[in-house]
Amino acid sequence: MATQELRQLTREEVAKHNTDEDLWIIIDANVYDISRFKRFHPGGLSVLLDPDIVGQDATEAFYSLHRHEVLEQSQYKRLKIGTIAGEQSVIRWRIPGTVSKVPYAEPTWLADGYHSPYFNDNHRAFQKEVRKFFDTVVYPDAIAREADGKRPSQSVIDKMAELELHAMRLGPGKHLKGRTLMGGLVKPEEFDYFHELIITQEFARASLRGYGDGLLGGKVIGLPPVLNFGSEELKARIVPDIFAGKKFICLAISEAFAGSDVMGLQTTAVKTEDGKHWIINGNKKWITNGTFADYFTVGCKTEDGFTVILVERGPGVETKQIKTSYSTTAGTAYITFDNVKVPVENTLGEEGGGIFVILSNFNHERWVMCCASARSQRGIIEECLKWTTQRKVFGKPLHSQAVIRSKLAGMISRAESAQNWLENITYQMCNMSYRQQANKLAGQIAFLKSYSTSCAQDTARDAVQIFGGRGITQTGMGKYIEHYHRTIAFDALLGGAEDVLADLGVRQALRAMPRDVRL
Ligand code: HEM
Repeated sequence: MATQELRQLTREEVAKHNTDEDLWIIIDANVYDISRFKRFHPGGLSVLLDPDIVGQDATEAFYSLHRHEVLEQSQYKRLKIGTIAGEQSVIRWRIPGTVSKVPYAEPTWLADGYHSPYFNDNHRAFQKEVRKFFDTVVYPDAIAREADGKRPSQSVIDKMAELELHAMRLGPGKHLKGRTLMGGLVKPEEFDYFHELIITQEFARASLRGYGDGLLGGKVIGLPPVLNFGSEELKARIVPDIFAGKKFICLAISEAFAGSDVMGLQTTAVKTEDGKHWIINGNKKWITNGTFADYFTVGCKTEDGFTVILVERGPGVETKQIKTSYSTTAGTAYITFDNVKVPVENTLGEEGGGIFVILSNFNHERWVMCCASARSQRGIIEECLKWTTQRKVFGKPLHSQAVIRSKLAGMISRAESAQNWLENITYQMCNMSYRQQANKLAGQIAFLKSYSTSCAQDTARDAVQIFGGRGITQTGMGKYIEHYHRTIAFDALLGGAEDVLADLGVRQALRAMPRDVRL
């Protein structure tokens, strides 16, 4: 029913519609006629016929069992027949582009009344636009694709291309030159790592993990080796279409036999007799976006050691979907290369110098993961704070239990510490050369990545305890908790496993130990 046809009713009038045949209820000052719907109600008929519900204000009962999105769905929206005269509905869910008022749901730099030394007015204006874009264009597609498992819609990829989001997701640099970023909101030379952090965090805010990676996560890790080590001819040929969202690229390193043990890889690249081509044979596993990629940045064993080569989809390249804990929208693939012929001009960096090509991107890649991890923890905190407030147990909100508050305390402290550390590292990145970053931040970023994903796993476990059975149910109140808990282990693996990264951090520190210090 269109808004103008809504009736103004009194609570007394609503109370008269209290029979099996004629059943109205009030939810947040809105009146719903559920006389016909009651037989189709997923929660059953009997709950709706309770004397405390029929003809009554069912707001509290409703919100202790349903997410607000239920009322936003078109098939349920039309059950609304009026509003209570002189009353206003007060419950808001997700207003596109706005900042959440739930404490700790936003990093402090965005929260009302707080200050930050890192974010300037341009970052703030940029954040608003990115959030608006995400809420209105990306989020609806994320929900739909998580449900049907298809890759992100081309219409979303195209709209991202119009704003140059594909290019911006690779961070500041030469590749932004001459581009109109976010409709001209930020100049290419002003774009810094805080702008990039904003993009990554806004995109991670949906907590829809498979879609997040499906939205060209493969490009974020697969394209930098081309930009940094590819020949000018190669770049001119493939990069424009990738930034325009017309072609897709992924990073293909890990293998069934070797995992990410780069030196143990078995995919081989052997030169043809005339030296003009590589012939590539082998397999790759767990390759994000591999199912729909046009280009593959492939780690190969060559005569001189390990070499990275750009392979184009063509004869001999086959990709198959792998079903992982998260949805197929990420396009995670098993890839086979059978006698694939690739021009030697597609070699990225030096022959035998592949390790350097791969390592050079690790810091940035891990930092991106830290941005996403810190932000998605906050999404879970928001869910838990809302749930523990609206869920009543023994006549009181769930948060009246000290054990629940203790879990919330842990979650909030972890998310705050991860974000604050992240902002500090980001500031260092903005002020260091690439070489300084490689030298001074590899350990810091490795620690932060390890810390963030370990925090995230604790938060996922606590959130399930707080949500109970709903935290393991794919629909309903706990659906984001279930999704987070199911997919979180992945974050602790990609870009370097948690323990390995913590150890890397210590080894970096030990390398920097001065020789002249003693106790
Ligand atoms: C406009 C009114 C209502 C609509 C459109 C509605 C719709 C729904 C939907 C879609 C579900 C499935 C939730 C999911 O799994 O995502 C559900 C479940 C349920 N509903 Fe309603 N409902 C309404 C009112 C009520 C009221 C007033 C009660 C009374 C207490 C109620 C009790 C329940 C219960 C007990 C469940 C099962 C919850 C669970 O499995 O955890 N519903 N309802």
